[in-house]
Amino acid sequence: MSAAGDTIYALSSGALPSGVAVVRVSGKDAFSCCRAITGEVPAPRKARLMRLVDAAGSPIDTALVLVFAGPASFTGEDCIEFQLHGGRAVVRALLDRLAGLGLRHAEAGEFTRRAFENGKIDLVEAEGLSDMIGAETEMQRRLALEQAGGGLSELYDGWARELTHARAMIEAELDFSDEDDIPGSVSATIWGTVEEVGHQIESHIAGSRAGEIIRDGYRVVIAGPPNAGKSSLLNALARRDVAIVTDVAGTTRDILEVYLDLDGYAVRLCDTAGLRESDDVVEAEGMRRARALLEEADLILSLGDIGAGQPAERFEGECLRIGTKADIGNQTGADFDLLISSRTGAGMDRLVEMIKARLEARLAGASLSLPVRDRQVGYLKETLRHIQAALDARDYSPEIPAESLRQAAVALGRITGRVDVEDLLDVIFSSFCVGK
Ligand SMILES: Nc1nc2c(ncn2[C@@H]2O[C@H](COP(=O)(O)OP(=O)(O)OP(=O)(O)O)[C@@H](O)[C@H]2O)c(=O)[nH]1
Ligand SMILES: [K+]
Ligand SMILES: [Mg+2]
Repeated sequence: MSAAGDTIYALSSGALPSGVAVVRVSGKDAFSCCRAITGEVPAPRKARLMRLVDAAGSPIDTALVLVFAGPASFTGEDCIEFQLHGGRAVVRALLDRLAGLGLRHAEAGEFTRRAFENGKIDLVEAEGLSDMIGAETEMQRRLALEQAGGGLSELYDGWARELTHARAMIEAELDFSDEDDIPGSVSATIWGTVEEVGHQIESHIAGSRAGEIIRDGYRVVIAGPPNAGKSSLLNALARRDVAIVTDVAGTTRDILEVYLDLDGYAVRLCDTAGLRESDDVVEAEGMRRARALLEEADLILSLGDIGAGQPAERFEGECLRIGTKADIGNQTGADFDLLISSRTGAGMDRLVEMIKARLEARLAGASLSLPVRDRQVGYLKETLRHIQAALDARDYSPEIPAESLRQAAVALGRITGRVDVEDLLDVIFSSFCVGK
């Protein structure tokens, strides 16, 4: 990232042309640049319609101008927002003007990074903002809002405070160990609190798969013998022709994936190669991939063609056994959870309901305060290791458990970025879009 002292600008709204475009400016020269373009700096936080002019004084556009005086702004610096007409040439003219005034175009995530560096938001909230912008389903939006709004950070800060308090008490006992005025029962209470924080972090970590399911999608894998109708089912659920369907057994070789929005939940639905004995190297590789994917599935839709008398295999883990081609098959005999026809649509609504029921059961009881990133989970596990080390050493010299508790709080602090995380910042903020 380039110098933080620069004044930066970027188009913060979406693709052009658009009805309105928002161009954002942040940094110490924001106000002087506003004066150069509009003639004056309007009162902060009051939208004002103003004429924007180029270097020669010719009009660029008439725009709503919004001023935020630092530190009461998103980035914590002086900021200007120009809401102008979203024509390509209009926006180009303003961006050229800003460059001409010596401002620098912002890098991806640079506004948010400044907000972080100026203490306006922490890292978890910044990651939540990134997820808000990426959210496509209702549940993704709610999860991201919980993070961006500070709900998750509050949880981590609360734990860090309790651990730091416990350490302070233990160190106090250490300092006054020659004296008699610190009662011994204090330490029993403290260790009870440390244990409790450990339990809470443990169950929080256990919710990480739920967080991933909401954020990245519930993985549903369609499996079964060749020609069972797997690709036909994928197409029917996706409502478009994603996969090739033919009556040739062994049509699908690669894994095909579609994203579905199932009543607000993101679902990643995968079609796989039919499972059978085969000497064909390509087909064999397809089946290898299919089996590997089945290991990672949250739910397997195991298909069997009822017309061909195929049973649906009982896979390990969450599995729905589905009889296909109900429009032509003899529907008796085999035991299935459900019969469907991709051709007529019979049973499809019921199937969607069943998938959703499994998904909701999987998430049952999960709050929206969930860790969603490996980074967060990694530090939580580290925190837990230090807590455990402190608990294991509680009966020994107080210096050792106190040091473990200090490390536990440091690990928690790295999640929110309150403790040195310099090396991480480029990685986190570069995943943002420009203008955010
Ligand atoms: N009548 C009827 N035919 C179906 C139905 N679903 C699939 N078929 C037919 O069954 C054949 C195989 O369908 P696919 O969807 O390609 O089956 P698959 O399981 O993906 O097959 P592979 O990729 O080769 O493993 C095609 O000729 C489809 O038209 C159905 O609900 N009713
Ligand atoms: K086929
Ligand atoms: Mg197929």
